[in-house]
Order: sequence, then C-alpha cells, then structure tokens
Amino acid sequence: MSNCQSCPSNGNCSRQNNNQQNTCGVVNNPKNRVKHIIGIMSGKGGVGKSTVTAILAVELKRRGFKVGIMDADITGPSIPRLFGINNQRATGDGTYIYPVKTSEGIDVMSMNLLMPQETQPVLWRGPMIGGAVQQFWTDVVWGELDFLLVDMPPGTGDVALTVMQSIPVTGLVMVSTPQSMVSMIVAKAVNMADKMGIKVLGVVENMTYITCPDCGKRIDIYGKNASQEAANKVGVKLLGELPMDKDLMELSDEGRVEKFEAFREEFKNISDSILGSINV
Ligand SMILES: Nc1ncnc2c1ncn2[C@@H]1O[C@H](COP(=O)(O)OP(=O)(O)OP(=O)(O)O)[C@@H](O)[C@H]1O
Repeated sequence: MSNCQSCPSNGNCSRQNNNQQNTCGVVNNPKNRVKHIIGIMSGKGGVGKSTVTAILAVELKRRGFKVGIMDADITGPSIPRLFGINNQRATGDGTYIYPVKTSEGIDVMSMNLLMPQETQPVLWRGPMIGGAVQQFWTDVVWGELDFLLVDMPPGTGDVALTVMQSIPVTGLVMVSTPQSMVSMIVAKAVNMADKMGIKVLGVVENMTYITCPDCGKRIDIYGKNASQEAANKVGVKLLGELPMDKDLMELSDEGRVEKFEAFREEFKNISDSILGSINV
C-alpha cells in the first residue's frame, strides 16, 4: 500500500478527484523524491513518441532540472539506443536497481538495460509487463528528480493503464501526426486519460512538414493548419509542431540524440507550455 503522505506527488495524484488517494497500490521507494512525472503517450506507434521524450528530456536537463526517463515501452524499448547507452547495463544490489546515465546526465531505465542482449525479445504476457513497469517505479533508485518522463507504450492497452493506475502521473503529453485517422486514435488516448483523472497537457504534432533544402520553403505534408485542426479535433492544446528532419533521423540512429540542436526553439516553447501548465 502506498503512503500518500510521503509521496512526492501527493496532491498531484491521478486519483485525487475520486477520494482514492490511499489506494495507489504501489509502495513508494523511500530513496526517491520525484517532483513531476510526465507521461509521453501516443495513440499509435511510430509517430515519434520516444524521440519527443528524448529531446524534451534534453531541453529540461539543459534548463538545470534533474531529469530521468522511464522507458515503459517494455516490448519495444528505444530510449537506450537514442542516447547510445544500449551497450551499457543497469546495475542492482539485490534490493534496488540503478539507472544508467546518458552523456548529459539524464537517468534512464529501460528493459533493454536489463536484458543480456538488446535483440532478445521480452516474451511476456500483459500482467508481467505491467509488473515490470511497476518495478521501474518502486525498485529503481531515481533519487532526487525534478522530472521523470515516462515513455509509454503506444496505444491505450494494458501497460498504459498500468502506468496511469500505479504511477502518480502529473500530466500527459500526446504525440501525434495530424492525420484524421491518427487523431481518432489520439482521441481514445485523451478519453482514457480523462477517465483516469489525469490531465492532458497538450499534443505535439510531429513530422508535420519538411523544409525544402534548396529554397527553404516550408511544405506542409498534411496541409496548412493541419496541426491546429488536429489538436482542436481532440480538444487539447497544441504544444508545438515539428518538421521531418534528416539530421534527427541520422543522429537518433547513431545514438547521439543529445547532439541534435535544430528543434531547440520548438522545444523551448513546448517546455514553457508544459511548465506553465503544471505551475513550475
Ligand atoms: N521529426 C522527425 N524527423 C525525422 N525522423 C523522425 C522524427 N520523429 C521521429 N523520427 C523517426 O521516426 C522513427 C520513429 O520514431 P520513434 O521511435 O520516436 O517513434 P515512437 O512513436 O516512439 O515509436 P514506437 O511506437 O515504436 O515506440 C524513428 O526512426 C525516428 O528517428
């Protein structure tokens, strides 16, 4: 049973609205002081959720915050590769597990940091995967963090539910592309968050345009104002829109996402919006 009094998220818990604050069900690790937990969620896979998580973490870190990333995408973890720490392994002392630090000092925990080889699949059914996510919260020594970003698995399935039920998430950031089919699926995720009493901080529309390498002209892949229209459709704030960027793809593949600078302005605005919404 959780101890809400000692929980750093007390008062910010997803259950605060329905008088169930004492039924969180997860023992809080006394070694952890995590101020804000932001879940990064997407309706469907491959829209750039892990990429946005990584760049947001870098931006917050550079602002002087202590930042961690929990890679809750247990069966498809990609955070270690983005930061080039995929050949490192998390350590443990029999009671607790210790995250791996990126070169800029972001603490990361991911299933791939616990597997003997990153190519080994996790052949578990839902409840075991949910159990792993809970352990990432209870057994990992995050220490003092201003922000823990949770890279959620895509969709509104079992594990997303476990994250929302067992981790005191401060708010959710949706990542999407402005297609109507995708918006419909994002709406499901937004409705899920709503039902769980978790605030949706807004949506980042990714891969929305390209910049012509010759003339610098912006080409809106999904049409003009598509991002704002998609955000309106699901009834959430548009935090920002990101172009397709070849360098980002390359640096991500090389495990050097921390060296990617081109979206600094966009992520400065996205972070300002998030910090404003949670009164930081
Ligand atoms: N703005 C962008 N420009 C170029 N490539 C991008 C951009 N955003 C993401 N990508 C690329 O798209 C692919 C999918 O991104 P990512 O892994 O972040 O998506 P995801 O939503 O987390 O996927 P999954 O559902 O599998 O977890 C990656 O190869 C990534 O480098």
